[in-house]
Amino acid sequence: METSRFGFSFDSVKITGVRVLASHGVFAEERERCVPFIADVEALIDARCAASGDEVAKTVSYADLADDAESVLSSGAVNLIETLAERIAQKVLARGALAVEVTVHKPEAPVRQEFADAAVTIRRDGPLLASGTIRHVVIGLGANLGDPVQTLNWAMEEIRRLPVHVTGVSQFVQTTPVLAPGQAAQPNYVNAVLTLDTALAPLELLAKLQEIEVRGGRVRHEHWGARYLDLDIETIEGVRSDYERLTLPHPRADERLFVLEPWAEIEPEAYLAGEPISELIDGLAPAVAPVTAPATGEAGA
Ligand SMILES: Nc1ncnc2c1ncn2[C@@H]1O[C@H](COP(=O)(O)OP(=O)(O)OP(=O)(O)O)[C@@H](O)[C@H]1O
Ligand SMILES: Nc1nc2c(c(=O)[nH]1)N=C(CO)CN2
Repeated sequence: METSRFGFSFDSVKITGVRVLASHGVFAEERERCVPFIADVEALIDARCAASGDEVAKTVSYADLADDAESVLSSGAVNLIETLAERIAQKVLARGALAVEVTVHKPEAPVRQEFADAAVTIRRDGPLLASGTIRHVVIGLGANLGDPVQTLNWAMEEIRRLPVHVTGVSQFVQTTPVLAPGQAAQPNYVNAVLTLDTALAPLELLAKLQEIEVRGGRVRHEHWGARYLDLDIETIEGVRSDYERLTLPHPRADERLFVLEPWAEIEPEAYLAGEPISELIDGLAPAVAPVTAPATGEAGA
């Protein structure tokens, strides 16, 4: 699979030759006897994330692929091997695979000629790789080095050049840095939120935003370190993800006034993971350093 457009290459885990005797088939006589059905299943994953912590929970186990293939092949008879392949693919995607390829073989298919195998192969993308559906996206922008107002204006222009339709831009606000315990003081941030609609696949949008961050001077050295530009995807409509490279909604969006307040300015009725953002803001206000002042030079909608 062509994955360079996502800024990193994917890995895969696979199991081949999972064999079950069953009676799937279009013809009535096929329902009266069992023949072998064999599945090969390959799941696209990010092995780096799993390998760095040596954690099976961060990958898809080949044993799970075998279970999914076996359970579909051995349950109620269906007409088509396409149906079997589709059902296996959907089970594997539900385990968090980025994409999946499934081949179902039926080497004893009712074919008059001498033949070696009959098979169907399908490929299906999971939600992070699926493009073509227009989704609403909320992006948080921040900067506290250089000329943050100029950088955020520049970044918004760069975002507008992507295949996206920008639907809203908040005021720029100056905010007190939210720091990790013990972290050295930093200059104030300028934050803003931009909303857009796009048919880009979520991981493709992330790659394009990271490329803008790099061109905007972003260097990753310290967790929550001062930065020339930070672009976070806060939510993508209809997509939830635990994947380390793109967690959705952003795991800290619900506790960040510097995200929620500018967002509420342009979409006061919005929800984040089922919660009205207005209520999240009310819950946070006493505990979190407030937005301090509007920053000049806001982009405007
Ligand atoms: N929703 C998301 N938006 C942007 N990046 C994300 C998201 N989920 C996971 N990431 C990953 O987070 C990694 C670290 O991002 P970054 O360096 O911007 O973190 P940070 O700004 O220091 O902290 P924070 O994520 O709390 O804002 C990136 O490599 C990116 O792949
Ligand atoms: N006020 C404010 N504080 C932060 C911000 C930010 O954008 N604004 N970003 C951080 C890491 O992304 C950490 N702390």
